[in-house]
Amino acid sequence: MGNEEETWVVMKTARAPSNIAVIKYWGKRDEKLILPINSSISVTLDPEHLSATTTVAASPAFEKDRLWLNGKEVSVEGVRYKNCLREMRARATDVVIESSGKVIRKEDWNSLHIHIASENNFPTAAGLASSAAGFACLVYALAQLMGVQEKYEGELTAIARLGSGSACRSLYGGFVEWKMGQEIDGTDSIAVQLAEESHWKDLVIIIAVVSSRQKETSSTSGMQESVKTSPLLKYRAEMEKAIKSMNFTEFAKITCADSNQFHATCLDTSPPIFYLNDTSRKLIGLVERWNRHAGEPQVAYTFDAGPNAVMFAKNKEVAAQLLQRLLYQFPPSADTDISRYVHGDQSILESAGVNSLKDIDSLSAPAEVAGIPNLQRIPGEVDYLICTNVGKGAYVLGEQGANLIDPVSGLLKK
Ligand SMILES: Nc1ncnc2c1ncn2[C@@H]1O[C@H](COP(=O)(O)OP(=O)(O)OP(=O)(O)O)[C@@H](O)[C@H]1O
Ligand SMILES: C[C@@](O)(CCOP(=O)(O)OP(=O)(O)O)CC(=O)O
Repeated sequence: MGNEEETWVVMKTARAPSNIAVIKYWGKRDEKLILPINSSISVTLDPEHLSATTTVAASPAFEKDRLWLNGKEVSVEGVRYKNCLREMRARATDVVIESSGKVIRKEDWNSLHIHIASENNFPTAAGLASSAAGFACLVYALAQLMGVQEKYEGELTAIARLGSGSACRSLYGGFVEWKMGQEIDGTDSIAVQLAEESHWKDLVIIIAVVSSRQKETSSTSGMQESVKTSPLLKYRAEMEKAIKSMNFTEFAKITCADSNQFHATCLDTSPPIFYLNDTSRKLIGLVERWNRHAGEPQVAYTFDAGPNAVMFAKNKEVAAQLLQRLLYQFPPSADTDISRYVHGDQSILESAGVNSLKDIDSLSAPAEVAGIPNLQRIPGEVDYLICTNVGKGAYVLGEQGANLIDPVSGLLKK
């Protein structure tokens, strides 16, 4: 640290959710500005279960920008971090430090270095949109620290987009559209909220984490390789209607079709990209069989750039039935405690009437699998399940204890 007056550290902490696309973004028309070839729609996941928490700090004593991700220092030299930091510095305003009354001037932000510490409460780079939560959170936290006010609605989403395309949808809660926009500079390629998180309260989300290992093909390179035309475009308007009218049947049909078309596009890429694996396909089979047997969709599934299934149940009752089916077909390995197998909202587990591994053993086969020969039930095939809900957008964490950076050293808190 420098002399007396130069010892201050100012910081803010924010949390931002992950999101899951129900109309996928896949392909860019501008790689640098991250402008998509089609608009996309997503559901925001409950930050309680899937979010990034980020502290950003500034001090005249900091010698360079630094980033700690999940406890380890990583490079902040990447162009995506640099672009977000540059755009936020350009919009910084005069900020008064509450405790001392000291004013950080607008122009001071250009020379002040930033320390960033972030943690995800779910696996990083496993196809659960950690980059979306991470960049949305970084931009939101910097806006708080630097006193950035949006000049037009969605301006911050356009900056988060520079970090990772799907990140622009993670600033808002509920149901969100990323409008592809037309402008060359990307100013109209922003996210807008279609409906708040309270709009469709019945929906329950269960995620089957099939593998939390890092994936082989990143979304960025995967979509570069994919075909440049999108047959998915026509679904957008119908999806918006289904969400606004809470029409689960339509929502489910479009969600599953969009996911399947996205993975068909991946397979149609040369060389083909495989994100789904055998377990993913079994999960699709489980849902399709049940929906067919019930005569109308009970559950919808979607898969991003990885093998994990994100399933939407039309209400809590159906979610409990889905959980029973998942536990029946994908039991945990013998040594796994139920609380380590089912994460998130425990009330679904209670509704399913499952309290122990013994309860799983006594689950009977659902009617729709009767007569299916060789239905494999391999313990441990699914890593774990996350029960969650439609969630709210980014927010500030007010309590000092939430800060991930030490206020004295300005480094990652031990
Ligand atoms: N909390 C975070 N703060 C800042 N950056 C993050 C954070 N979490 C993830 N990232 C960045 O995102 C990268 C992971 O992105 P990647 O697209 O590979 O995986 P993913 O987002 O989990 O999956 P997908 O986008 O396909 O659903 C990390 O290597 C890191 O650079
Ligand atoms: C399959 C997807 O999850 C792809 C997400 O891609 P990213 O937003 O991770 O890609 P970059 O913009 O290159 O960072 C679909 C979606 O979220 O819409």
